[in-house]
Amino acid sequence: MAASFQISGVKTAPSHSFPKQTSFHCRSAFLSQLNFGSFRSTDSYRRLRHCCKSRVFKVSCEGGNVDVIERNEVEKSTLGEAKNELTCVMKFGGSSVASAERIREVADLILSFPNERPVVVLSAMGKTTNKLLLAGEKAVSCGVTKVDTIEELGFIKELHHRTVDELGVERWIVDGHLEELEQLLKGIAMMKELTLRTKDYIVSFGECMSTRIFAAYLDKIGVKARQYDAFEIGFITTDDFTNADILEATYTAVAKRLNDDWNSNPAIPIVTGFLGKGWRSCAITTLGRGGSDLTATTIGKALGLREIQVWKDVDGVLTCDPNIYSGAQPVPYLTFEEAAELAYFGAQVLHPQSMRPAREGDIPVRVKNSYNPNAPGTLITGNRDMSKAVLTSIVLKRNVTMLDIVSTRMLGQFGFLAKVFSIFEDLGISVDVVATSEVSISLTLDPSKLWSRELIQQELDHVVEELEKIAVVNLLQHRSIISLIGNVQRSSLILEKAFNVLRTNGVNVQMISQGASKVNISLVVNDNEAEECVRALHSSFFESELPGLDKCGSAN
Ligand SMILES: Nc1ncnc2c1ncn2[C@@H]1O[C@H](COP(=O)(O)OP(=O)(O)O)[C@@H](O)[C@H]1O
Ligand SMILES: N[C@@H](CC(=O)OP(=O)(O)O)C(=O)O
Repeated sequence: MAASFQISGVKTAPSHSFPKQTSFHCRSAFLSQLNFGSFRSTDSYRRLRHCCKSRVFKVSCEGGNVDVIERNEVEKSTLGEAKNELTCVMKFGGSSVASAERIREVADLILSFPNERPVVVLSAMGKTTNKLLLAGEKAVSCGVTKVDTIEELGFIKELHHRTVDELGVERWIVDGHLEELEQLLKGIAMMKELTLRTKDYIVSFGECMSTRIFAAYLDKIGVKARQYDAFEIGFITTDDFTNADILEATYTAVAKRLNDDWNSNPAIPIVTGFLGKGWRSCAITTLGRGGSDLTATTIGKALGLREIQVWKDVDGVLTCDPNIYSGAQPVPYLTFEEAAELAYFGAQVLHPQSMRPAREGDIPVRVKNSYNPNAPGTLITGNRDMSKAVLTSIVLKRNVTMLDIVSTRMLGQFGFLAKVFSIFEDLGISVDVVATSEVSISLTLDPSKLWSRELIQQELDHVVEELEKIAVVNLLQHRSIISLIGNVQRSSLILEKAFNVLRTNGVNVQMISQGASKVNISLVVNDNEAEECVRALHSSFFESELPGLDKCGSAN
């Protein structure tokens, strides 16, 4: 039964906040929190729209007025109950929780948003994951009696003990894990073997400890928190150790567990990033380096939250890697597609798969700087105004292998292409950039997913051996892919400028691909020329006012 009514005290929002006339349905939880006076930005409007997915209330905005005009058969009492729903994900990477001081600052930062009820996702402290992997590698050859002398083990113990001491929480919070870690390293020393499965088990200690410390600290300062190991609450993955994919069942399982716990006894959930549980093996898996971003977006989609925040040590996604050029500037807006390409083609700032759940759930992702929370950061959404956009960011992927494959004409044209790609499929090797002619294919292979260098060489030898049955193969190593992320609708302008820069710098482009992507043009150059190219391109696209472009790489 629909009934019309108005909420008392509704303030008139400025008309630019809303389209002239629109109406949509809004769920009770959100309605109960409506603060109409605050809808001053398109961002608030987006939030409102996002919360309108489950059809309970109909809200009408006309000429800037916001009226609730229809009410379905929902008990008033549910408004109060739902008020406490979780609102967003806040993910903090290793750089944000590297020390006791940082952990305190992150806790303060979370509490500085009193209207948020976040799910917090944490990575391991600082460089703990790298240290754990090194410790594992050393254990293989050091002998059981020498395990306690492994430098990285000492470092990890010292870091975690110092952190709990400085935060004033009990040492037992981490002692069990530190003891188990040492036992595990002894086991590796005994077996003289470090499998991918064991690597995942070793690195899991990092996130398991950082989340326990953080939850204990929140409890200590009087904020109710509950620690979760992702592999215990429904993060189900493939059994591809070190690079597992999240399976669909995860979404409902994680939503149920977090919502049930929250509804029965609210406490801020503190979840381990990066980790999952293999669906067949039931062993701990990891989602690939930097995988906590993916944990965060998976939770965001599972719970249908308003926003996913990933807090880093930079002011958002930048125009290029700041380690290559320190003058890189923050990019204010990106689409999911741009962010995914950027991550896939090597920008370390986001995990390559992390945009998928956010895009599927249409949940905005905000990249922020935990060292500089006032900086606006980068907002990643489904769409943005591309009318002025030309170039958004320049990304470099180093140490890429390129293959030139020329048909020996044993197969027809179709048979040739099909055969070449079936070889890659059979060997499970992913191809990045491709350019083809009738009888030849140039392509690049991405070795970064493999953790062991020896394996890469072995696999390459195997690929070449198979391809040589049907083609002449030229293997070119030490190449880099420079990806120009932006508005490919303006490819002529981008290419004209890019080739101008490259010619001036005497660089020969060995392959170019615009491909199906609407946002990426890839150029392959030699590794040793690549960084200089990125700096020169950055200067040309983002720092000089050339005809057709303003300073930010936008068309004028
Ligand atoms: N285009 C880029 N924009 C921002 N940061 C980038 C970019 N390319 C590389 N980076 C690097 O990514 C780092 C942030 O990612 P990451 O180390 O995974 O953060 P965290 O561990 O905090 O999650 C930055 O410190 C920066 O050095
Ligand atoms: N600790 C893991 C997972 C992760 O996401 O880390 P970070 O958020 O610091 O990139 C890694 O180092 O890969």
